[in-house]
Amino acid sequence: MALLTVENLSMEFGGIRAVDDVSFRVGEGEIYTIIGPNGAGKTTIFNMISLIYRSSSGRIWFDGNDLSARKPQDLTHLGLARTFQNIELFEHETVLQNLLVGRHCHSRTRLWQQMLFTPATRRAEIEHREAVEQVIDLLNLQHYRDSVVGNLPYGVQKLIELGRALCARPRILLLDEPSSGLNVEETDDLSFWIEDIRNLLGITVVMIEHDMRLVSQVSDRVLAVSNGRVLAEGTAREIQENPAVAEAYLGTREDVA
Ligand SMILES: Nc1ncnc2c1ncn2[C@@H]1O[C@H](COP(=O)(O)OP(=O)(O)OP(=O)(O)O)[C@@H](O)[C@H]1O
Repeated sequence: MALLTVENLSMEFGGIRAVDDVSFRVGEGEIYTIIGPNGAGKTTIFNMISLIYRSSSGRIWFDGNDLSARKPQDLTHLGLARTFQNIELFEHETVLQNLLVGRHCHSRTRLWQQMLFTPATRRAEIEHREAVEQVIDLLNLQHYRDSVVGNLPYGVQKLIELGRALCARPRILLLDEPSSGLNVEETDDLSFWIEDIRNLLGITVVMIEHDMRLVSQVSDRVLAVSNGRVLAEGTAREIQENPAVAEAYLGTREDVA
């Protein structure tokens, strides 16, 4: 059974169809990538999956749950986390503090327990620290642990945003253009992190990405969209060789090759 099922999803803004009857399924443990020219509707699809936008029509199922009946704040509990195209971190706080924010959804102790620092609070605190340390080790962030985020290079900040999403221990991770703003070397490193996230942590990854080298390196399957509609689905190679996909990119500054 698919972990994520998107069925006939559409979204209109002022009478314009940004997403038009899009369907796809992502299996547990897959790395699934959505590509398409600027304005194709990719981020709108992510915004509907993460319930930032309510779809005009269609259904989204995550692990057997119909997301139309859920609120955005339920998603982390269900096991869905995402990153954004633009970094959204607390830039005046340290890396450690930002990563601990990613554990917020797992805080089960009540205020009075926290104030009295009861054994339950202590256990929860240890659990949060362990989860954060695991992410720090995985992404090699030891060196930056106590650094203020705003002072760090962009590439490291992108990694911290990824780390914060991982701290929630999701089952599925949505990455919106993870390589944007990264140089070639950082993008190569990113491909290893994404594979580690799937292979070592068992997290399913759905990403929007423009860098076809990264897409080819990590994706099990690729969905190509243009003008809100699905053009093709297949392996990265099949998609790159698809004439309709090549045509959609013609006349744009982007290149699918
Ligand atoms: N909140 C909104 N209100 C009105 N129109 C919107 C809104 N969000 C997106 N759109 C429009 O929907 C279309 C799809 O936008 P979307 O951001 O999903 O594309 P995208 O494929 O993610 O593009 P990019 O690669 O440039 O990020 C665009 O024409 C965009 O202007």
